[in-house]
Amino acid sequence: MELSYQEKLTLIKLNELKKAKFEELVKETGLDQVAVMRAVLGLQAKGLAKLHERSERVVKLTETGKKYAEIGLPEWRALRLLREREKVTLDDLREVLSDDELKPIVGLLRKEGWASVRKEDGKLILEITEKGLSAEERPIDEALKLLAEKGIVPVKEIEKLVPVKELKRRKIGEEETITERTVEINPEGEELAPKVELKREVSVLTPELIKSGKWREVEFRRFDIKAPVRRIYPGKKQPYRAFLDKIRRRLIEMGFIEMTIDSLIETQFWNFDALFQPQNHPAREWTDTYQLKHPKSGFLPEKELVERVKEAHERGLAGSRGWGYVWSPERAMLLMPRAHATALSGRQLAKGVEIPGKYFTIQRVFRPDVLDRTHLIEFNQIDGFVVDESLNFRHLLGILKRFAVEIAGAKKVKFLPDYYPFTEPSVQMSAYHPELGWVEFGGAGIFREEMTRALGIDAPVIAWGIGIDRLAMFKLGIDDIRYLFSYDLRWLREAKLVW
Ligand SMILES: N[C@@H](Cc1ccccc1)C(=O)O
Repeated sequence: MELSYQEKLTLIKLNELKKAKFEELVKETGLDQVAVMRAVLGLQAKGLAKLHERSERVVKLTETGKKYAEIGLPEWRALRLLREREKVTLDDLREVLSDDELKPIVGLLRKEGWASVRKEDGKLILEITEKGLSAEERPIDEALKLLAEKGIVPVKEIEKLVPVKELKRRKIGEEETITERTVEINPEGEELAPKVELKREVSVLTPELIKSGKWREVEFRRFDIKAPVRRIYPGKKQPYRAFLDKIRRRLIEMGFIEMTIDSLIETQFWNFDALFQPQNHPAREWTDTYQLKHPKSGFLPEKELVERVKEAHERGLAGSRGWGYVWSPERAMLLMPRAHATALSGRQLAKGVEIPGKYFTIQRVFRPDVLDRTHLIEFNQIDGFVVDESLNFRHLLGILKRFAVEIAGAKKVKFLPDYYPFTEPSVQMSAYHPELGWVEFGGAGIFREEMTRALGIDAPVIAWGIGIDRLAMFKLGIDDIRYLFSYDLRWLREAKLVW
């Protein structure tokens, strides 16, 4: 018969005791309660011991009861004062009683016959009686003493003195069910106990055990992987964070280089101007972006770059006529919370890129909107670009399709013509999701030469921006986008990222 270490130990102790209260067995084995219970149940299943359970109704003191046990019941406190003064008013009793004890006191003293009550000048006067003078311990006093002494007393025993109902009515005691467990050894157990060999049990095989050869002497603990255990909630990544990290990994595995930046604040220069978005473009007004109040302005990059961007806007580059206005550096210096991740693509192109090269970034971006279950004013975008001498529009569509399939698990992809100031041609992409239907996924295009040339790049750059929050909602099984940032502990614990 296969016995665990705990079962062996429990059996040996039980053989010494033959029959024991469960708590006693816990003390004797030195194991914790859960372990002993498991061992006892194990021994019982193997026919070596028997567990008896008996529930019993018991009474214990309430907080009020504990107080009375210490300072005496209200009627006794009142009687003591009466014995001293013979005659008291209700007001006098305030010396020894609290407000809520005062109310029922007349009734209590009368019921015991300890005092007589009369009215004098509109005041209640209590006077001690013969019975009050000779009053002795009553059953209820005995019950209170017993409870104070023992902590818990079976209902049966208390009822020999007073009805439990009475204790409950006076808020002295309360009733409870306790289960008493006794464990008894079976003849089969008695026979086996002297034969069991209690070896040291280990649950981890260490290098020391192997080197010293001690592994030969110990017993390895068997784990019952099906045993029910309490649920634990170890620290883990916030679900939305886990989702974003997963996408980051995917892209890195696909050979993309990550673009990062510390600040969420951007100059309009990088958010708009460097992307050839004209300064009078409607998306630059307050309705579509936030602006920083303090400080209002930041710094422009090196002069040469600024000059080239200004040139592109005013007169055009690469055969373009530009926007044909006077470009304002002050306007470009204004600070704002980044409104799209494409700002980082611009920065990277200006810094210089490997050709061929593939880049991506995951950024928190901000746009004014009315909050509801599908709209947040801050959300996340993945932007990226591929730069290579031989790239064309078909490559862009191919890459986007692969993204939609790999990242979103889309079955079908749809492209529609679109417009962005910084791409030409531009497309809008939708992915078909079995459960969500057609989901707008993001925008893409080939960066305009007015932009790439001004930033110093001579090769075609295909670029895209993807909103990933709706996808996150789907992967996390939520239908309210605000949950992505929820404090709801239950959700944080249980949310599952289905990939
Ligand atoms: N930045 C655009 C998306 C985009 C990125 C790159 C190229 C084209 C479009 C947006 O926020 O919607």
